[in-house]
Amino acid sequence: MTGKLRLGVNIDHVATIRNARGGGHPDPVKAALLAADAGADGITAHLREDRRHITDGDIHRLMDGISLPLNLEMAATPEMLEIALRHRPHAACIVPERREERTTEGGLDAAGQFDHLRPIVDTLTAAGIRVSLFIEASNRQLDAALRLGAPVVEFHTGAYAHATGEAAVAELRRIADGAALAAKNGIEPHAGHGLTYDNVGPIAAIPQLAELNIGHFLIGEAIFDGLHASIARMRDAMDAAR
Ligand SMILES: CC(=O)[C@@H](O)[C@H](O)COP(=O)(O)O
Ligand SMILES: NCC(=O)COP(=O)(O)O
Repeated sequence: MTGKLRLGVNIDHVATIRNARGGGHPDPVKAALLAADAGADGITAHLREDRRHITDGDIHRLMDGISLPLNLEMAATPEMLEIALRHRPHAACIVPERREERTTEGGLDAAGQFDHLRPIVDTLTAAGIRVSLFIEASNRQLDAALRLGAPVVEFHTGAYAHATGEAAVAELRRIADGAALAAKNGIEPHAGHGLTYDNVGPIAAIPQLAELNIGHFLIGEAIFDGLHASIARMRDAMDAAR
């Protein structure tokens, strides 16, 4: 795969801060508009079943108010499918979800949930929504993504982000091998979760990757440097690795 590595900015944690007080500030839509100005190529938002950060109203306002493509992260449930079909975002990334989890702890078991996922992927695709599956970079999950007809996979980089030394090298290799296999089979590989200025370089250097989705770290750094600066610095770190 060639071309620029796209940066999708995940704005969930702007909503986390807003929801801590229950009002309207800070507004994730304002963050999305600023992200576009700072060099983002897309906006990612995860409408969790428990609505702990992004809300239904946010999705509505994002669809109305931003010009960048929206990547809606969603669990594979009838409720989320109905919401995706109502709003028709550019892309829908199907993610695993557990209410008790602090964050998305691992990839979707696309192989194990094949029969459950198939009609959801088919319905989203028929509606013109680009389907992505948030999976671990493994042959088994990629094979399932291929059989499901998903045009995109996003590799969960959380294990890489938390690993050090040899373990980080092994995780990086796993993602690089997965990206090569995906591209060879006509699937566009993306990656994200837990990426920072310090660990993004080796991931951004994987030539087949077309997009990185990054959120928590950028919103955290915005406290110190501002959101425009944190996004622009991440953009630079990604470009420097290519
Ligand atoms: C699926 C995923 O990785 C993102 O949605 C991101 O991590 C959002 O934050 P939480 O997982 O903390 O809700
Ligand atoms: N899909 C990953 C994502 O959108 C951002 O994850 P994180 O940077 O918030 O960990």
